[in-house]
Amino acid sequence: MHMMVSRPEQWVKPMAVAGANQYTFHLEATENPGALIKDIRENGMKVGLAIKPGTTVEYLAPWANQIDMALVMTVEPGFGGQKFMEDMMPKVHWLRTQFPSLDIEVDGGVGPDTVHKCAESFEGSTLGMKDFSKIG
Ligand SMILES: O=C(CO)[C@H](O)[C@H](O)COP(=O)(O)O
Repeated sequence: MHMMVSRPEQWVKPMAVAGANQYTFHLEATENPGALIKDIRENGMKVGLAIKPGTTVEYLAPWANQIDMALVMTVEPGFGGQKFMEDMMPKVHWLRTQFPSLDIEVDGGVGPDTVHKCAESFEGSTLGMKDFSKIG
């Protein structure tokens, strides 16, 4: 489940009871990601962590070894049909390089015209820490 909601803490148990096997929340929506990750695990689900376009991977990185999947939003949360934000791909590159075994997803604007840009970014990357400041 991708929970694009405020106060994601309140839906952990209901989603587990409903049969969800993975709970993805937005880093921006909680003040205590560590406690939420723990709660999701204790409720028997995998953990996904999403970031909005305006959030750098710098904020996600400290949690990367505690989660099963990182989700890079390629549109602003709100509604479907928005334009794919190709400038989010460096985030995917960097995550793939730094955390090779981490599942990575993107969400928004993906279709026949943009999926190849995603595929390129998900491949192994030579982007290094020296390029970190370019990732927005
Ligand atoms: O809720 C969303 C964004 O708020 C959707 O997950 C996203 O926009 C997917 O829709 P589309 O494929 O049309 O971009």
